[in-house]
Amino acid sequence: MSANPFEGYLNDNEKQVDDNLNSDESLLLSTKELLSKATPSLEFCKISVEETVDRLNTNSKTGLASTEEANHRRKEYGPNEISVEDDESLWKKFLSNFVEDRLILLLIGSAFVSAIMGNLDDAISITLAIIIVVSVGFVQEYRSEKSLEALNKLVPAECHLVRGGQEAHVLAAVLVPGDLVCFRIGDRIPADLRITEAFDLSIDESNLTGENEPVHKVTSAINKETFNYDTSGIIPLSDRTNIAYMGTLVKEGHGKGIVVGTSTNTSFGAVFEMMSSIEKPKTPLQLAMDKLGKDLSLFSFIVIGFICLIGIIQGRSWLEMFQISVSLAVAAIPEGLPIIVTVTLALGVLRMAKRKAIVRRLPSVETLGSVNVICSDKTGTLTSNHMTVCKIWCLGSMTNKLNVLDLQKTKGTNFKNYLTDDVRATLNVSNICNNASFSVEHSKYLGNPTDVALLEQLSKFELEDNRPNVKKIHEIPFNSKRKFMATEVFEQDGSHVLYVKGAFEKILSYSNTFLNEKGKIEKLTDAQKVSITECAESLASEGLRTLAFAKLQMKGTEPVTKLTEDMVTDLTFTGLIGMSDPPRPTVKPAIEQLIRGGVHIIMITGDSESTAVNIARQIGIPVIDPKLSVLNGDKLNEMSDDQLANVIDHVSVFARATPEHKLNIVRALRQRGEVVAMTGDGVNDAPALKLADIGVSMGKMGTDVAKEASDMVLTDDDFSTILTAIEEGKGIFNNIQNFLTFQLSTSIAALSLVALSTLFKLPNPLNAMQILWINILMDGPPAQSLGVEPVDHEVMKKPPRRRTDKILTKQVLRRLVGTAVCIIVGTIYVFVKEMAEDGKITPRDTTMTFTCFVFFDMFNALACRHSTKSIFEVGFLTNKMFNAAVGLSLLGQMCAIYIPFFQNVFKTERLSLGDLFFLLIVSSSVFIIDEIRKYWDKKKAQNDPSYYSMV
Ligand SMILES: Nc1ncnc2c1ncn2[C@@H]1O[C@H](COP(=O)(O)OP(=O)(O)OP(=O)(O)O)[C@@H](O)[C@H]1O
Ligand SMILES: [Ca+2]
Repeated sequence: MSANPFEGYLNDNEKQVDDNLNSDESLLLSTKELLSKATPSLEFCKISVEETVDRLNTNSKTGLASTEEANHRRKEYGPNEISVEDDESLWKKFLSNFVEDRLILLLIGSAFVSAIMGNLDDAISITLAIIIVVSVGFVQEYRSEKSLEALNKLVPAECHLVRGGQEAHVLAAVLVPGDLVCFRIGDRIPADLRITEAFDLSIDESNLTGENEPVHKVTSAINKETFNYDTSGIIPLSDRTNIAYMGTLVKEGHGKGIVVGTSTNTSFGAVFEMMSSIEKPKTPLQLAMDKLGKDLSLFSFIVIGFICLIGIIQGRSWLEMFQISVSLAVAAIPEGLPIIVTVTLALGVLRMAKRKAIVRRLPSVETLGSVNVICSDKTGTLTSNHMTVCKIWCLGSMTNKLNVLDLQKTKGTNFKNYLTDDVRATLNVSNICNNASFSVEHSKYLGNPTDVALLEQLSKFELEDNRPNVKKIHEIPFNSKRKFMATEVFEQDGSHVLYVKGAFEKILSYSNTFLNEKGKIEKLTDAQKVSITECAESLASEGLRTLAFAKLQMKGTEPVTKLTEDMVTDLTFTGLIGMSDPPRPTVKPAIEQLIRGGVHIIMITGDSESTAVNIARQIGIPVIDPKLSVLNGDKLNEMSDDQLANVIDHVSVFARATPEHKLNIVRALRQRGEVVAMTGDGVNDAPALKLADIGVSMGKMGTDVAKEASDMVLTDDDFSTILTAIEEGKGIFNNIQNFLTFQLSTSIAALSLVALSTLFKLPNPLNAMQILWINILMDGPPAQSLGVEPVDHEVMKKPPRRRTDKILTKQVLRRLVGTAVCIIVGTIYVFVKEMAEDGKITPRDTTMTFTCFVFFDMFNALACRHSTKSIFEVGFLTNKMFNAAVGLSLLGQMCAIYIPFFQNVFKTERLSLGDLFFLLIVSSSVFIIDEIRKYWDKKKAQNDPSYYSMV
C-alpha cells in the first residue's frame, strides 16, 4: 500500500503478476493523455529562474518571506496533498447495496409475493430481516474502506524547506507555490519544482514517464525558438529538463527549486486522480478468498436447488420453500469473506505500524509469514549506530599491538599528555577529513556517525575543531563502495595537503611512509606494514570499526583542477582509530527466536571481516568456522551466481560488501527458492530491495528512494522489529484460518440441517428470518473479531509457511467438518426431542432449535480463537472485540426470544431459564470436544517433536 499510484502499473514490477495486459495498455494511453495537459510546470519551464522568482514573488536564496505569506497562499491553493474525494453519499451507497445483490432482490421479491397473498406478517418480517442483513454488511464494508484509507497515510512525505532564510524539515503538505525546497540524492520530490540550483543532478522519472534512465536536470530555461513544439504547443514532460516533478526520485547530486505547482496542479496529481479510481490489484490471499467464495456459492446453490426441488415434490408450500432457499443462499454464501479478509489485513497492518513496522503493500503481510532468510545490514540495524572512539594506535609512539592508547580504561586522565606528534596528526586528519557539523539547535554533532564520533573525541584531548582554520578545496566523499574519504586543503601557512581516512587495508595499500612520534616522515618497511595490519586486525577482532588515517603533502601552491581517486597514493600513514558501536540490546533475543523458528540470518556489512565476526558472535549469529561462514567482498566479486548459490547456505556474514553485492546475494538466495527479506537504506540498495521478497528500509536513516523500493519500513531502524512484523504476519494468517473454520463450519451446519430435515420429511427447523439472523452472526462481528485475535508469540516456533501451502489445509478441513457434524447432531437432537414431546411443531420447538443453533455458533467461535491452544491458555479476556461481539450477539438472541416485537419477526416464544440452561449444556459440547482435541494434539506433539511442524 503506498501513496504512489503508479506502482505496479507503469513500472514492470516483478512482484506483480498482471494478466490483464490490454487494460494496462489502455491505461498507459489515458495516462499519457492526462500527462500532456498543461500544468504550471509547462509555463515555468520556458522562463528563467529570475522570472520565476519574480512571478511567484519569492527569493531564490531565502524562499518566501514569512509563514504568514505562506498561510495566505495556502488559503488560495489549498494544502499540498492529493486526497481522493468520494462524491457518492453514504445513503446512496447504502441503498445500492439492496439493488446490487441479486439474492437480496429475490428476497425482496418474495416479501412482495407474501404481501400480495395476504401474508402481511411474513412480508414485514422478511423486509426487516433484509434491512438488518444489509446494514451489517454495509457497516463492515465502510469500515474496510476506512481502514484502507488509514493505510495510505502511514508514510507521510517530508521535505527540506527554506522560508525566510531558515531551513527546516517539514511535511510536504505545507508547501505552497513560491516555496524554496532543497533536495539531495535519495530524496523524493515533494511538489512540482522549477529547479534553481543543480549539482550533478539526475532524477528518476520512471514512475511518471516510464523511462528507466534518470534524466539529467539543469537550471536554464527551455529556449522557445529552438524547441520543436508539437502542434499543441506542449513540451513533453521528459523534455522539461529544468522541472523536478512531484513523486520522482533524486538519483544523483543535489539542488534547489521553487515550488510552482502543488497537489492536483502537478503532473503526479493529475494521474493520481485517475489511478485512484481504479481498483487496486488484489493480493493473492484476497484472490484465493474470492475463488473460495465462488466455489462455495456454486456448491450451496446446487444443494439448495436440490432441497427446494425435494420440498416442492413433497408438496410443501412453494412460497415457504422459496423463502427458505433464498435465505439459505444468503446465509451459506460467505459474501462477507473477502471483506473480512481485507479488514483483517488492513487492521493487522495498522497494528504493525504501532509496533514500528510499516507495511507498504498488503500482499507483503502474507509473504512475511514465509520469510526464511533475513539479510541485514550491520551498522544502525543490528547495532545502535552510536559510535564511540575507544582506541588509538600509532606506529611511532606505540610500536606494536600490545601497546594501545585506550580512551576508556584510563578514565579521568588528561589525554593531553598523550599527544605525541603522530597521535596529534592522526587526530588532525580525523578532524579535517570530516563532514559532520555542529548543530546549535540540537547542541550536538550531526552527520555520518563515524564522522560524528571522530569529532566528539577531540575534547578529550582539549583540542578544538580545526576546520575553520583551513581552506577546503576539493573532496572525494566517502561511500560504501570506495570505503575511504579524502579532503584537499590549504593550511593557514599556505601548505597544500591531502587528508585521507578509510578502511585500513585501503589506506595501508596507498601508503609508503609513516609519521613517527617526533613528526618525522620515515619509510614504511614491510615488517612495519605487518605490525600495522596486526594491530588493525586486533582492534577489529574486538568488534571495533577500525579506520586508518594518512596525509599527503601535495606539490604546487595551486589547487588541482579535479581531485581524482588515483591521486590518492604515496600517502604518509599516521595512525589507527578503533570505535565501538554496541549491538542493540533487543537484537540478540530476536535473533535467537528467529533461528529457533528456522530462519537463516545473514549479516551484510561494509566493515572488515574481524569486526563483523566479533559483532556476529555478540548477537548470536552462528559463525562456527569463519572460513565457511564468512565471505569477503573481494571473494564475492570472483564468484558466479551459481557458485554463490551453492555456498550461500553456510554463509552467515558478508564482510567488506558493497550495496551492489546485495543484489547478487538476493539473486543467489532466490535462485535456491528461499523467501528473502533484505534491509537497506541507500540509493544503491534500491535494486536489491525491489528484488527481495520483502525489501525492508529504514525510517530514520533511510533515503526516500530506498523507502519507495521497499515493502516495509522500520520506523525505529531496529532489526528486532522485523521479528515483530513476521510474528504479526504469521498471526494474521492464523487468524484468517480461524475465522474461515468458524464461517465454513456454520455454513455447512446450516445447509445440512435444512437439507436433512427436508430429506426426512421433517418440517423446517429454522425459518427464513432465523436463517438470516444466523447469517449475520457468521458473516458479521463475531467472525471479524476472530480476525483481530492478538498474536500468539509462539507462532515463531513454527517454521515459515511454504509459499505454496494452501489456506485450507487438511487440518483446517478436518476441524471444520468435525465441528459442523457436532452442531448438526446437537441441533437435530434438540429439534426432534422438542417435536416428540407433543407430536407437532409449535413455535416453542423452532425457538429451541434456533437458540440451540445460535448457542452452538457462539461456542464454536470461542473454540476457533486458537487452532491448537486451549482457551484457558489463551485467556478469556485477551480479545475484547470478540467478547463484545459475542456479548452483543447473545443480547440480540435474547431480544429475539423475549421482546414481543422481535418475537413476531422471528416467530419465536419465550423460553424458561431451565430451557436456556439445557441448551447451553448441549451446545457447549462443540467447545468441549474441541478442547479435548487440542489436549490430545498437544500430547501427541510432546511425544513427537516433528508433529508440531505439521500443525
Ligand atoms: N565516514 C567515513 N569516512 C571514511 N571511511 C569510512 C567512513 N565510514 C566508514 N568508513 C570505512 O568504510 C568501511 C565500510 O563502511 P560502510 O559504510 O560501507 O559500512 P556500513 O554500511 O556502515 O556498514 P553496514 O553495511 O554494516 O551498515 C568501514 O569499515 C570504515 O573502514
Ligand atoms: Ca452469508
